[in-house]
Amino acid sequence: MTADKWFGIVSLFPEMFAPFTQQGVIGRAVKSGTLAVETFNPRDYTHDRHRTVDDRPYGGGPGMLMMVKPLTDAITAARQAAGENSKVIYLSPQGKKLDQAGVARLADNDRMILICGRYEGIDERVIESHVDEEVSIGDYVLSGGELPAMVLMDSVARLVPGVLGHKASAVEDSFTDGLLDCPHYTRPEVLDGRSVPSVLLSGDHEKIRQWRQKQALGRTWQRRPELLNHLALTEEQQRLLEEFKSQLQR
Ligand SMILES: Nc1nonc1C(=O)N[C@@H]1CC[C@H](O)C1
Repeated sequence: MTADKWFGIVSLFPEMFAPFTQQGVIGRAVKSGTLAVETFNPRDYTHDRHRTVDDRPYGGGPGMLMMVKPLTDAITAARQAAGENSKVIYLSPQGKKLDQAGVARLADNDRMILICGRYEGIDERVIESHVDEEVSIGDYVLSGGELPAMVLMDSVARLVPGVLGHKASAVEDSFTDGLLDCPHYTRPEVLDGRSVPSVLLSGDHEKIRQWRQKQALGRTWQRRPELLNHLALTEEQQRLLEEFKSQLQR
């Protein structure tokens, strides 16, 4: 396994990952060998005629759980494929909310196994025995853990050196510095009567940097003020934010 980052996906719907691993930034990284993705389908570890992968919950109630044995056999196969030092992550609404800081922390792991729940989820004892971390992508209920797994893979992969063509684009992404992103503009210069901010046409890179930082600070203050509570703003950032606020009052 020579890839910089290897993902082992435990999922009943591995075909959901084909478009994701064959297109765009991730597709190129897989093609170049920087990323490797292997899938492990619990259904391949069934032995009954109906290839059963779900089971009824103790205590009754609606819904089903993922059947334990095919799931744990698939997890075991993924761990064997990963070799040493793999991190096992279960995607679930009960997990720690994923944010950019969490993405950066997870990106330190070269080998991650992502367990994608279906139905009402998985037996708690499987979590206790096999899972290192439960991760949630948000407070809403999806039909499966596959989309959360792709969200995690995409956000982590973008931090892997060489995955993004132009390194700056990862640096300037939203949340990399804890702030929302500034507004962006491209051709034409006037669109529906709205012009591109003149500073962006000035060619003055320092003024442009300051304008972008001011917009990011101001937008964060307006839309997600709680994010500022976790940041120690530099003197320049404090000045730029005050300028943004005073310009609003004019
Ligand atoms: N939000 C989330 N962040 O990570 N995973 C989810 C999520 O809704 N998972 C589903 C819950 C039941 C089903 O098994 C899969």
